[in-house]
Amino acid sequence: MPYAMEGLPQQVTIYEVGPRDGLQNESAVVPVEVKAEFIHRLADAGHKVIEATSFVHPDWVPQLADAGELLARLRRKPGVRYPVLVPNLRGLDRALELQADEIAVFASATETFAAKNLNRSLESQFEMFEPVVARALDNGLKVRAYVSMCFGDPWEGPTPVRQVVEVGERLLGLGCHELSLGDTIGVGTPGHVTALIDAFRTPERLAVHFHDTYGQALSNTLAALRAGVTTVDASTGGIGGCPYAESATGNLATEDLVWMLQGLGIETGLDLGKLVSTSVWLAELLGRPSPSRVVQALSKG
Ligand SMILES: CC(C)(COP(=O)([O-])OP(=O)([O-])OC[C@H]1O[C@@H](n2cnc3c(N)ncnc32)[C@H](O)[C@@H]1OP(=O)([O-])[O-])[C@@H](O)C(=O)NCCC(=O)NCCSC(=O)C[C@@](C)(O)CC(=O)[O-]
Repeated sequence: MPYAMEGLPQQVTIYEVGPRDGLQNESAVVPVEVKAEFIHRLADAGHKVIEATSFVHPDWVPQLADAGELLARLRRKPGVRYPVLVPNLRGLDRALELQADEIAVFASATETFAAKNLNRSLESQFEMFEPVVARALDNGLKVRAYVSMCFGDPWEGPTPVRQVVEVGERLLGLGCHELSLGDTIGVGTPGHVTALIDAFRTPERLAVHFHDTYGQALSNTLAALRAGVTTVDASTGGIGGCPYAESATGNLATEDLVWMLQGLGIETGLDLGKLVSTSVWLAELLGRPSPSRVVQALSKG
C-alpha cells in the first residue's frame, strides 16, 4: 500500500545506465553476448530507455571496445530507446553506421575532469561537442547531454553551482533535449541538489545521475523529484563508476530507486522482481554480490 507525499510527480522515467556506466569500470572484459543478454533482460523488465554502450576510444574504455558488435547483436524491442555515449565525430560516425537511435554527449563541469576524461579543456570540450550535436540532430537523432562533477571534483573540491549551470545551459542551447546532472563521485547532499536544480531555467529538461559513494543517492533523488525532475538515471544492481575518477563508486541501484518510488505510489512501469533476478544473475557472472540493499533483502529467499 503506497503512501504518497505532496509535491512529487505521478510518474518517473528511469534512464537505465547499467550496461554502459555500470559495466564500463569492470576490469575483466564481460563477453558481448552477456552484455546483450543484460540489455534484453532490462527491456523485458519494462525499461523504456537503456543506455547500451559507448563509442569512445577503445583504449580509453577497453570494456566497451565491442560497442559496434553489441549494437549489431541487439534485439531492439519496439518502444524502447537505446542511447549510446558519443564524445566526438569519430564516435558519431561509428554510432550512425550501426543505426543508433539516440546519443549522449558527456561534458565536464570542471577543468581537471575535462582534461582527464576527454583530453580537452573546459572550453575546448564544446568545440568537440558542437559539430556532434549538430550532425546528430540533422540525422534525426535525439541528443542527451551529461555534465559530470556537478557537486564536487576529487581534484578541485566543491563545484560552484554557477559553473555547472554555465556548462549545462550551453549544452541545452546546442539543442540537446535533456541534461543529466552527474554527481560522479557521490558527494552531493539534498540541499545542494535543490539549489542546483533551482538555478536552472528549465527543471523539466533535467535528469539526475547519482553515484552512491556516501549513501546519499536516494535522498538526493527525493530532493530532485521535489524540485521538478522526472527523469532519474540508475543502474540495475548498483554497479558502476568512472575509470577517470577513482573515487566514483556504483550508481544508484535501479532496484533501490524502484522500491522507494513504488512506496510513494509513483509509476515507473518496471517489474521489480525481474530487475532483482537480473541483478542476481549479473552478480554471479561478475563474481561479487550486488551492493543494492533491495537486491540483498529480496534475494535472501
Ligand atoms: C574523447 C577522446 C576520444 C579524446 O581522445 P584524444 O586522444 O584527444 O583523441 P583524438 O581526437 O586526438 O584522436 C586520437 C586517435 O583516436 C581516434 N579516435 C578518436 N575518437 C575516437 C572514437 N570515438 N572512437 C574510436 N577512435 C577514436 C582517432 O581516430 C585518432 O586515431 P589516429 O588518427 O591516431 O589513428 C577520449 O578522451 C575518450 O575516448 N574519452 C572517453 C572517456 C570515457 O568514456 N569516460 C567514461 C564516460 S563519462 C562518465 O562515465 C560520466 C557519466 C557520463 O556517467 C556521468 C557522471 O557520472 O558524471
